[in-house]
Amino acid sequence: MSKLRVAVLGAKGRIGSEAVRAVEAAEDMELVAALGRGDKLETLVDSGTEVVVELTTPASVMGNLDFCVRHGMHAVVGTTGWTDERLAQLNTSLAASPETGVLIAPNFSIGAVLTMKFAQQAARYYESVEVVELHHPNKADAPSGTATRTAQLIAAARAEAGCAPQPDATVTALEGARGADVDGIPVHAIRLRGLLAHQEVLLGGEGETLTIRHDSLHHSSFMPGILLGVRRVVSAPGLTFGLENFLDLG
Ligand SMILES: NC(=O)c1ccc[n+]([C@@H]2O[C@H](COP(=O)([O-])OP(=O)(O)OC[C@H]3O[C@@H](n4cnc5c(N)ncnc54)[C@H](O)[C@@H]3O)[C@@H](O)[C@H]2O)c1
Ligand SMILES: O=C(O)C1=N[C@H](C(=O)O)CCC1
Repeated sequence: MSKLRVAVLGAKGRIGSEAVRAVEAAEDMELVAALGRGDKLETLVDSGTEVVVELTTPASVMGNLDFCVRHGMHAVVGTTGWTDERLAQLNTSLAASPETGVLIAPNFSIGAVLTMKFAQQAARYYESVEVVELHHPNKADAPSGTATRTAQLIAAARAEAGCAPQPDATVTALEGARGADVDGIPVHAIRLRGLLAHQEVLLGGEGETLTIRHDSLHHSSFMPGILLGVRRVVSAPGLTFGLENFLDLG
């Protein structure tokens, strides 16, 4: 069987450099390009790239994906910064290239995907829910893409179940003290040397609390998800948001 021809964008970055090694080690893939900032995207065409793994920055991702989709290359995207406007723009590009698949995964680690699912399931049973994400201090964006997605899923589950607004008697607060508001769910971002990527979902009800916590201790935690995404995106035209769509989670 022929190997999938894979390129990595952001190949010198923290996760990109790990992805380069993972693709090189995968028996069913060939790393045909590893591009950093300033490298020419035409290299992707010249190298016959089939799937691009996009791990750059929110400022670069839209231009890179526009190029990939226009050239019929599938993409697996870990870069953060997704808004409804950006997703709409990407869907417009994809409509003009209907056989091309793009997977955007706020988090590639199985534990983070499960955390989101468990939080979604638990959300309706508790009066209070808050999300705390904790990352290395070199991270450019806050809150994390994972925390934003987690809060959105929690808010949607609570809305569907008809939950009342959360109790919160705060009258005066220093700006930021109650975190960012993502669809009504408070999200708190910690930046601390020594950490990589961590998240807690805190749920509280009468006389009890539930804490769902996940820790990514090394970038290797994201690699099985990236490789799965590469294998699956080639037969998933259009936009897929979330790795859970490629997992049989029940
Ligand atoms: N989805 C996930 O599971 C997951 C996991 C880790 C990180 N991330 C996200 O991935 C992104 C990268 O994270 P990081 O920690 O590796 O950051 P980083 O700053 O270490 O790496 C980003 C790299 O992209 C390069 N780059 C910027 N613009 C480029 C362009 N136009 N073309 C090619 N390369 C370009 C930069 O020079 C840098 O080397 C962030 O958005 C981060 O939140 C996602
Ligand atoms: O290290 C990062 O940056 C990470 N970014 C993603 C996010 O914002 O959720 C995934 C976790 C690591």
